[in-house]
Amino acid sequence: MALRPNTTELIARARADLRMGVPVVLQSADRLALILAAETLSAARLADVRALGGKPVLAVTARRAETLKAQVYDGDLARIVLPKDAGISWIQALADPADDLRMPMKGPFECDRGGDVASHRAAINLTKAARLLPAALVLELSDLSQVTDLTTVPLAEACSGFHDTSPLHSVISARLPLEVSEAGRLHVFRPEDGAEEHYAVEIGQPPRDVPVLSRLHSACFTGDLLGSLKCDCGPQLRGALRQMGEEGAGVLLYLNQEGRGIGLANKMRAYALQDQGFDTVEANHRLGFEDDERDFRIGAEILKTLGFLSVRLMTNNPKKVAMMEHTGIVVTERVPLKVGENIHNKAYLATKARKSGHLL
Ligand SMILES: Nc1nc2c(ncn2[C@@H]2O[C@H](COP(=O)(O)OP(=O)(O)OP(=O)(O)O)[C@@H](O)[C@H]2O)c(=O)[nH]1
Ligand SMILES: [Zn+2]
Repeated sequence: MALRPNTTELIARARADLRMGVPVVLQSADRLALILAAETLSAARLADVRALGGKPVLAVTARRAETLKAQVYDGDLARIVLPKDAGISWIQALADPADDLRMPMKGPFECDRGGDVASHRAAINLTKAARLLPAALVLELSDLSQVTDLTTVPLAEACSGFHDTSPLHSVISARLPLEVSEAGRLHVFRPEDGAEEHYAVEIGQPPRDVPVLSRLHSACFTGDLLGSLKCDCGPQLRGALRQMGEEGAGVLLYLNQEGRGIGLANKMRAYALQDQGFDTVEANHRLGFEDDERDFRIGAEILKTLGFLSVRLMTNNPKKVAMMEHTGIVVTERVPLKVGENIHNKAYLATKARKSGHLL
């Protein structure tokens, strides 16, 4: 039918619905599943789900299951069966580690085993893409007439790692004189899937046929804007731009992947856990995330769109270098960017070096 949304657009709708607490349907040839994000679940919607009958389960990542001591039978996720009397506070306490230390023993849990987990995996992927806690209520449906007017997404597409690989389109670029260089220019890129835009700051007019001084910077509202001392992002951002200004040429990609791709709300949840004594990696795991949920391919794609094929990359993160080379951008040099260490972020930087392979 003309004007009908395609799968990418349906997935964008699904993300928005989940953020609002609206259920979404995942559909394949032989299955139907209703999903809701645990974080935005309301008591009224939970009652509606219960009224449909069947056996709702809470899908959580294996990382979260490890903290909950829930049995993981499905590799990267666990399916916790909802007890008959479980309300939203029970569900949210499973999804959110804020009170784990106060109430350590939430189980024992009955976990599903065997059968198909594609809808559960897709549900978790969608909650991550919506920058919510990675936990979802999943109910198998017998037919679509049980629910009406819900966004319905083909399961196969919702399953694949879709959220950070959508094609990016250049929207506009304009001159932007900066403190570090009057010859600044800002380019805006927009992904087809309605997710967040990313930016490139070009300093001077770097020739396209020699390696360009370049930085892939992930958004950090707290560090970049507020001057937070918990990380080194602000000094790295300004240090990279300064060096580009001094050399007269460079390109800084500002990627909207706040909190290593988990979003600001989840990063603040991680900070609250860090105040309970967990380090940056443990905090991500307790929330149910991997240490780093970013997809750096976006950066490589923007560089290629701008015509760059080789870079002198300003980073201490060897994974950024490896990813660049993997996507065909030559890294002729890694330029260390060691600025902004202080008493508040010393342990954070040491953890990144010890656990995430950052170079000191
Ligand atoms: N989840 C989480 N994210 C954090 C924390 N501290 C900082 N961040 C985020 O981490 C990202 C830092 O990214 P970058 O500085 O680009 O990357 P990096 O991996 O440290 O590598 P280089 O700086 O290039 O050496 C930003 O998105 C921050 O918001 C934290 O404790 N937890
Ligand atoms: Zn930061």
